[in-house]
Amino acid sequence: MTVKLGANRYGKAETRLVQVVRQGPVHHVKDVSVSTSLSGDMEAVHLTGDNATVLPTDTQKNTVYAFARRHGVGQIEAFALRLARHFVASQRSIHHARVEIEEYGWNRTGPHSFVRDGGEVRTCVVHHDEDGRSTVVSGLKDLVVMNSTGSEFHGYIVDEYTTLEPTTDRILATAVAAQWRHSDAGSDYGTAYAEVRRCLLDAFAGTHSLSLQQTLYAMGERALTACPEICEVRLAMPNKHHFPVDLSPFGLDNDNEVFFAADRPYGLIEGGVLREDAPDAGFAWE
Ligand SMILES: O=c1[nH]c(=O)c2[nH]c(=O)[nH]c2[nH]1
Repeated sequence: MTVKLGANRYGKAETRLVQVVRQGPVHHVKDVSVSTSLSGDMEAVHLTGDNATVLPTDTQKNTVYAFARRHGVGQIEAFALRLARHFVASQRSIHHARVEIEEYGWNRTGPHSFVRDGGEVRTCVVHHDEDGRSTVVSGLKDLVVMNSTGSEFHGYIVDEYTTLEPTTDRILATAVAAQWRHSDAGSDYGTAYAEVRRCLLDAFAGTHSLSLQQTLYAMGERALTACPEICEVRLAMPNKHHFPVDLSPFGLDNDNEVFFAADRPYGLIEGGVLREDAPDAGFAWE
């Protein structure tokens, strides 16, 4: 039997970095989790254990901390690009770097005091290769939203296993995970983030929904319409089902007032919206 090495990459996952930037008595915090992943000339290490081309994952972690000190973190996309470009430029054996960052927000409650910002997490995934190509995908996850009305679901296939009752008034709740691809690496990432987030929330609230799929498309479309610098949006949204409780055993009616919030199973609605002329994604989504 002959076998060969397949696709591979390696790196340090989830390096947790908190940076306190002091402006006199006023402090600013950046709280991130950085995952680096490198690939290149890695035949020997896998086949014979020769580590000569391997930049240790421990070094990758140290680079994250050193770069935070040297350059600051700033916008996570820019920090990720700086790291990815460094790994590829500094090591001949490294041909491609992928850097993923999650950022946890803190809201100020005093000059040096903060409270964690809801559950929402800002994300990015960047790639950089030895040919100088860079891609940037920004995102957010765990943005939990609910409409207490304005959502219907009916007209679906009914077969011998269907028990779901059609509804013209239900709760629509989800935890939005959204990612958007920038046409070029070099956008104003912070402004785009705020704008896309606002579009997602506005479209979720403002769409009279006949399905979560329809709402998903409206959210992606709104973001693309408002943000010229992005060319593709991908969304994953669990349908957090809320079932009206049958209170008739207790002699009570229930006109869409008391619900059982189920946590599983949940519908999972995923989809992308992209410009007709979106440039080729290349490795952006890998
Ligand atoms: O918005 C919805 N889309 C579905 O595809 C679906 N399927 C289901 O059971 N409920 C729902 N709701």
